[in-house]
Amino acid sequence: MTNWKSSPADIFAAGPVVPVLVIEDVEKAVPLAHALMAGGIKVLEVTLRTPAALDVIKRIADEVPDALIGAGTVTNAQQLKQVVEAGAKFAISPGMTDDLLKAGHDFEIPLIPGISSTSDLMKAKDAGYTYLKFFPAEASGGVKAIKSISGPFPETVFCPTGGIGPNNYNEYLALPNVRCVGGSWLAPDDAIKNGDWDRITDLAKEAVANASK
Ligand SMILES: O=C(O)C(=O)C[C@H](O)[C@H](O)COP(=O)(O)O
Repeated sequence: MTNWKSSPADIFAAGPVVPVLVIEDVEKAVPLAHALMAGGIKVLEVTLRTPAALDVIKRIADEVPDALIGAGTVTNAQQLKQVVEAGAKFAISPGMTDDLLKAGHDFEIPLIPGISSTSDLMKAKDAGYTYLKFFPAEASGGVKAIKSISGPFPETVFCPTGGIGPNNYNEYLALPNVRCVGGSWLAPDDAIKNGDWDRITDLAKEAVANASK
């Protein structure tokens, strides 16, 4: 059904914390990836929220081969094609459209669609997707919502993002249907801008060391 060369299960298993990255300056890409990896993080999500994002993905894919570099904020088929060409190893979306779900099967990297309702979950499931982002997690019912969803949909597993940080990430990781969590707290904007790589490594180390999964 899909042409995927790796499985979303492997990506989720390589968590448990995934930094959601907004990078304006391509020169920051490689040092940032190294800083996060020095803190024990393997999976990175570079959001397509900046004009530099595709170049950032390409840089990291070329120069940091051990990183599981993914593209975030992938909202349509054209962006999916672009991130595949840039070298992304997976694509993740804050939501989904019929078009994106269909295109997700045509490329060799896994697509992780985003949902925040059971109706979307059912659409994604019918299209063959059971590894999903849950976004915006805190605003959509958080831990309680994901716990309830596990009743009728036990086979679906999540990477929640949105409003997750050091004070609540373990509540999510404690759920059996949550494999990893994502968030921007691991790489704050000011630390990236100032090249404060030690601070980012420390945040990553702390998150990895204290993760309950
Ligand atoms: O850009 C995307 O593709 C998204 O899906 C959204 C991000 O995952 C969240 O914005 C991260 O949320 P915070 O950790 O609360 O900053």
